[in-house]
Amino acid sequence: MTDKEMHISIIGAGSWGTALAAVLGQKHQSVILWVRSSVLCNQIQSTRENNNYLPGCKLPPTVAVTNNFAEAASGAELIILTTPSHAVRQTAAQLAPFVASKTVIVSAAKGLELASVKRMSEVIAEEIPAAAGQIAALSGPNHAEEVALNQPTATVVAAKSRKVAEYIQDAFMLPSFRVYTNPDIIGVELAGALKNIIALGAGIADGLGFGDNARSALMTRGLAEITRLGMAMGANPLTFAGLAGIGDLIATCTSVHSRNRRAGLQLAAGKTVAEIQAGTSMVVEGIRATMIAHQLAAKYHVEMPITGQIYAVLYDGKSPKNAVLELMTRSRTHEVEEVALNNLIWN
Ligand SMILES: NC(=O)c1ccc[n+]([C@@H]2O[C@H](COP(=O)([O-])OP(=O)(O)OC[C@H]3O[C@@H](n4cnc5c(N)ncnc54)[C@H](O)[C@@H]3O)[C@@H](O)[C@H]2O)c1
Ligand SMILES: O=P(O)(O)OC[C@H](O)CO
Repeated sequence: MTDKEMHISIIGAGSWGTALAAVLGQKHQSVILWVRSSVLCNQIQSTRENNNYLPGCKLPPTVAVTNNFAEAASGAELIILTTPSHAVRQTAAQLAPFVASKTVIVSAAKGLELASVKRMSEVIAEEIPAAAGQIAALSGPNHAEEVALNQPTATVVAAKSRKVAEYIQDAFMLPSFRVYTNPDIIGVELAGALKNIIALGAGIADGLGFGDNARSALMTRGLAEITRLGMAMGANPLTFAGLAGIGDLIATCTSVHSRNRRAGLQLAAGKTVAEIQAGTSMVVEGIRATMIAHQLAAKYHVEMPITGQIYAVLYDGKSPKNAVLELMTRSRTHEVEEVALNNLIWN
């Protein structure tokens, strides 16, 4: 089957699903976008634009739009799940009866499941057993707003099977969208989910009026602690030095597009989690990710001081200023973790 004949289904029409539909519709002749709300579905069908989540992005004629799971998934060789992480299990379960056994599934959500603390590929494998060996994760510094404008973007697709990863790489590659492969699906999924916590912190730092020094320190030490958790959970630390790790951390912690960073700005201004969530229909994945990472840090005995302070701001009413003070006045420590010291020896 050639690229042009591939049937691609995108499940979820938030900003990310809509941007991916617009991009993949430039390369493929048969792309279908599933929209949860029938009202939004009708609106996109008539205007060819998703005014709720990605206004200004016209969908090419190769993209069909539906509200029906059977129509979306039947005959699809490649299914991309783009709902927020909290909706992936339920959506995958509804989709499962229509997924053929050879279908490849890409998880594009950046989050973990709160109830089970599982990664999205694990959740999908449980709900769609027919696809268990053919599930991949897509992650990287990929703001939908820029992808939709065909601005140069790089990303990573991770799967245990090289064949599956390269199949997806070929399906997505475009002059404006460059895809790398990585066998470390644990690392890619964890990096994508955990960087959102640090982006909340970057927003808090910016909102408190701190400068480049503070943001850089937060990002660097944030990367150290999410890498530490990733390693404890079986990830390759080099993945955290790649696009899904530091790449996405830079994009999310510095961008005007980031909802997580924006939520951090609001926290610094004194808003509560409930007020932030009530003020947007968009997903702020870092809010749940912080709770999950807090649990994982305890489970794996991993020190995560930044995550701990952001948890306290989000869920215990701690003031962002006190959180910063506590981070800055922690007992002294080394920069390089013992586990990574290898042959470095003190004089
Ligand atoms: N927006 C980006 O730039 C971007 C880039 C890469 C990855 N992601 C990831 O993609 C995922 C989706 O984010 P987004 O930005 O497209 O979302 P969004 O904030 O633009 O829109 C929210 C979407 O979630 C849907 N939704 C909410 N509750 C739902 C439920 N219970 N069942 C099904 N759908 C539900 C809404 O209908 C809407 O389509 C997130 O995990 C996000 O981290 C986003
Ligand atoms: O808007 P955010 O903070 O959810 O970030 C979106 C993407 O993860 C950026 O790669």
